[in-house]
Amino acid sequence: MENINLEKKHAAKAAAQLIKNGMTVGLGTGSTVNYFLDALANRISQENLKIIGVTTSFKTAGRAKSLGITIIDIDDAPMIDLTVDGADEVDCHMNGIKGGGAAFLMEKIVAHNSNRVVWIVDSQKLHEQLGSFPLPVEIVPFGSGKLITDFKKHHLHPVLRQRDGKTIVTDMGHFIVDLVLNKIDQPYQLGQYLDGKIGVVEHGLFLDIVDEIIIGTSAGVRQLKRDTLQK
Ligand SMILES: O=C(CO)[C@H](O)[C@H](O)COP(=O)(O)O
Repeated sequence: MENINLEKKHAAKAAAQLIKNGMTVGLGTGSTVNYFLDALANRISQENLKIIGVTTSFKTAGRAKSLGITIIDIDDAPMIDLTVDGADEVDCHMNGIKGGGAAFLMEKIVAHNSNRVVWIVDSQKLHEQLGSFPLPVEIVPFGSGKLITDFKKHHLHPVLRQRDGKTIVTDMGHFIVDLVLNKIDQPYQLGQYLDGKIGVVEHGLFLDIVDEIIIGTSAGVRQLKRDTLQK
């Protein structure tokens, strides 16, 4: 665990170095992003940077504000220069699964409105194929039982996300079901299927979205970049 946290810190620090004075920065959610927020806040105060943040969850907004990072609403940001976020699983095509922290709806909206998206991950997040991390799907509470039954019929193995016996409600007021698939052979097809389901608000497949992935190692970082990706 200590090693993983060190890897997360290395990736987060490297991402903080990408931030330039005057940028509007999308701030993801999760433990790796928390290290990034710390590193960013340090740079802002030490170098007197003018940075504006657009957040992807109430948790991140609270933490960013407590660190003195200026936050604005996404609709008040003419553009987001760069978004830094974590991920739960990443494959060799630079596709990923997000949503372990239940913030993927806002994260996807912020990513889609960003000029550049960078993920910061520890080395355990890299897998040959997506699916070992259960795929989160954000759904509307009304009729959620019907949708879950439908997912079961389609062998998608849905599990309604709960904590201490209570159904988790996202920042946007929805439920989450995690699809326990073990491996996803056709992520684009699955993404399209979920996009078309009534009652599904968003899913955690992030396909062709990230531009750069910074992977923390015990010694430093290594990077994957979309423009050098083998097709
Ligand atoms: O998608 C996410 C939240 O919705 C997070 O980015 C993902 O869960 C990674 O979290 P962590 O950095 O704590 O491993």
